[in-house]
Amino acid sequence: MSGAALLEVQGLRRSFGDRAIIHEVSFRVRYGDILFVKGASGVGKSLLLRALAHLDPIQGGKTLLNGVPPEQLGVPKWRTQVTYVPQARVQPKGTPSEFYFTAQQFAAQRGRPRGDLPALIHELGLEQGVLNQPWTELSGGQSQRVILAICVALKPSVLLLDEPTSALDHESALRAERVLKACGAALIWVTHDDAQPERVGGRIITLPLGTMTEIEAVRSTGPPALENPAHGAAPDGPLVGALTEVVVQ
Ligand SMILES: Nc1ncnc2c1ncn2[C@@H]1O[C@H](COP(=O)(O)OP(=O)(O)OP(=O)(O)O)[C@@H](O)[C@H]1O
Repeated sequence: MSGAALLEVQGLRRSFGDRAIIHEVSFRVRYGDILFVKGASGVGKSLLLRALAHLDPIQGGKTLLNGVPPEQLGVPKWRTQVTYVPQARVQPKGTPSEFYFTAQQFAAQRGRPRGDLPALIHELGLEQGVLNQPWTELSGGQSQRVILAICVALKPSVLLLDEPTSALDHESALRAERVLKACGAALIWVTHDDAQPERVGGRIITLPLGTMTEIEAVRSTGPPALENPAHGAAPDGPLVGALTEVVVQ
């Protein structure tokens, strides 16, 4: 793979006590890249994404964003650029509009560019009203698409997608794939749907060994993998864990 790395992962290890889950995983992604993560249930796909967002401690290896480690950038800014979109249904307090407003108040999020949230909601096949309904009143599929729209609107450089279409019908999944492919962020995307990488294009890393497969036939036709000025090569503001932590709680 040529081009400057946006996110570089070197020899990442994740374990619980003496039980190693992720062994020495290494890869690089550039702006606009799509990397699918596959593997059997329980192999460590969610743990890998959480480790990349530095939501959990890692037991070895390095992660670099534009060549800068999280301890130098600061974890809140790291998470503003490398945002985890959780697999589980999220139910923060209040409504999605309130949640989006709160997320933008985090210090690491202030002054950053935003996407068009209402347009994203529409593209995902939702009514605008969902933004003002309590999370507790949304269906699993509505909730999954709203959180996806919010995370895309916050414009991270890398989206860590933990089965982002698992609660969606086929048509809604296709809409989500189109939105994600067009959003400009690099995507690291856990899926159990073998047809998804074929539709979307990109590369596949299969755990536990970390074997990489290039999908040539339907390679992503999105924008070239160049630095995206909208995201900023040297993030001045932000990305925060605050968002991800609110989501994950
Ligand atoms: N806090 C924890 N303590 C101990 N073991 C854990 C913890 N969290 C996860 N694990 C174990 O780590 C392994 C990987 O979990 P992970 O959730 O990453 O799997 P996964 O590949 O995403 O699975 P699925 O496809 O079912 O979502 C599992 O065996 C799980 O039991």
